[in-house]
Amino acid sequence: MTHRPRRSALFLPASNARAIEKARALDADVVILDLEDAVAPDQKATAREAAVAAVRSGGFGHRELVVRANAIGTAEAEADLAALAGSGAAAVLLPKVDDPQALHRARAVLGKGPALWAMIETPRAILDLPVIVAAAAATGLAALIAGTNDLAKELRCRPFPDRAPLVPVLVQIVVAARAAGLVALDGVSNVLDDPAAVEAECRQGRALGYDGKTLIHPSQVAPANAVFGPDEEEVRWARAVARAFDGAEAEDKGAIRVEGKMVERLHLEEARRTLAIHEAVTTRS
Ligand SMILES: CC(C)(COP(=O)(O)OP(=O)(O)OC[C@H]1O[C@@H](n2cnc3c(N)ncnc32)[C@H](O)[C@@H]1OP(=O)(O)O)[C@@H](O)C(=O)NCCC(=O)NCCSC(=O)C[C@H](O)C(=O)O
Ligand SMILES: [Mg+2]
Repeated sequence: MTHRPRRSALFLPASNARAIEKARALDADVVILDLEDAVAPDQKATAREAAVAAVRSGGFGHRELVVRANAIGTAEAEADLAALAGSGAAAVLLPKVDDPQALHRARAVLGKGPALWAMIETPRAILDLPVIVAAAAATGLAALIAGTNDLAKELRCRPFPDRAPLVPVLVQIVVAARAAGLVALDGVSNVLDDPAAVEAECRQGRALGYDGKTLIHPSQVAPANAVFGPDEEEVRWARAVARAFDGAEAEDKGAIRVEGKMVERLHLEEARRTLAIHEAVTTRS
């Protein structure tokens, strides 16, 4: 299994040429060109053309390039998907996925093309998470993203700084992603000028089990990369665990002692994931 870093996934409107240019040099692991909510209704066709042109012209280096289409059932969806099918995007992000039919429809238009990522951002999607992720293998669904703005609106949550009202659904999204072996990305923070608040939200997302966070501004990339890590201590510990299991005395053991703690082979699996992500991040920069 490959472990690609997805600590930071930066959204930008595909209609914003300046932002696209900037994204080619930012330290985000994933760049998401948006055709949905960040694009004004009369700019949809222009944004679609700009997204396809940006994907084709490349220059994003190690960054995984994803395009968010308009939702299945909207006037723009089929044209978006048809344009993205052969574009070379790594994935198409489908917003407001309510049921597996949306994934099947998207796959039918995309053909063998890009992977599918899904935004989980409606109450119905939360209720139907098991059937949505059950369609992952058949539709090439590879990641779930929590759409926290839409969820807060639909659930009529109040905007608590600690996102307490959203935590139960954030947990359900991680559980569904993990059950199906999918990547899980946390929703955006709308806070633009308070890095400490963004960092706190990243810490919360990481504690809940998310692989990374979706972002809306370049200033949010560094906190997300730092929090979703791994940091020096995590790398040191992962190496210690891997070394301990490499030792001859661990060969016939499921559990061993490392630095005063019990460590099992499940921890070795986690250590290998940490080291793989660390290596991917350090070898490219
Ligand atoms: C939120 C913004 C509209 C703020 O714009 P602005 O005030 O113009 O930003 P700055 O002046 O601070 O910008 C400084 C420079 O950085 C560039 N920039 C800004 N944002 C981005 C970005 N996202 N990617 C790349 N570059 C960016 C500016 O061009 C400036 O560059 P320079 O000219 O060199 O100084 C704006 O940040 C923005 O549009 N953000 C993205 C919004 C978006 O994509 N929203 C959709 C996804 S979020 C969502 O839909 C949530 C989900 O569905 C849910 O339900 O939760
Ligand atoms: Mg949304």
